Amino acid sequence: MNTIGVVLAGGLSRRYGSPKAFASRNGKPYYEIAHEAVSTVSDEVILVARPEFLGDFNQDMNVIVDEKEFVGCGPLVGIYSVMAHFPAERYVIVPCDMPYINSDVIHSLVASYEDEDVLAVEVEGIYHPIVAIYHHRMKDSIHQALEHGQYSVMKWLNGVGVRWIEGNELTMNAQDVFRNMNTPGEH
Ligand SMILES: Nc1nc2c(ncn2[C@@H]2O[C@H](COP(=O)(O)OP(=O)(O)OP(=O)(O)O)[C@@H](O)[C@H]2O)c(=O)[nH]1
Repeated sequence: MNTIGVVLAGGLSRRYGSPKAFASRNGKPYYEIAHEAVSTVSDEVILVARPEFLGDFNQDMNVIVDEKEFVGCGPLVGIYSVMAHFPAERYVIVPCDMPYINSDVIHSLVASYEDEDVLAVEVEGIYHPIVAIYHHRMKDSIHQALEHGQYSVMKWLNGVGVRWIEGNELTMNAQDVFRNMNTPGEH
């Protein structure tokens, strides 16, 4: 099955105060941690970033920007932008602000995928709609949502076949592994 890894890094990081993709844990930038987590299950990994930071990423990586008409309108745009330019059967999505994410847990997620429209992670009632696998058949539905100014991933997911998988089934440390950083104080 043809699989593309997607690292979402096109947010504004307003709460964090500086671009989260370039924050680091043990000397490694968050975006590299995310890239590593998805790379072993993917034929190719694409980062979707803001235009002003394109030159700041590892130049060996494949970095694109959001579709022009929807730049910065949220994670759904990043996912759509990759689907539009890189055809594959499924897309393994991770955000760039989860510094404890790792390839073991992403392997378990991929092993649990059963051709759903979307398979996404939930940890004890906290939903992570962008730690997920999206099938390519969702492309047109996402595009329609964006055209209607419907940018909320959770709202869009209400209308499609999503299966939520409990993070504790994927790892013993789900609370840590799926923790995302919104402010610098959360480390
Ligand atoms: N490609 C793309 N990624 C996005 C966009 N908005 C958010 N993301 C990514 O989605 C993930 C979650 O983003 P949030 O933390 O909700 O938003 P943020 O803009 O980064 O941060 P705030 O400004 O504090 O809300 C991060 O990996 C972001 O980089 C967008 O418009 N385009």
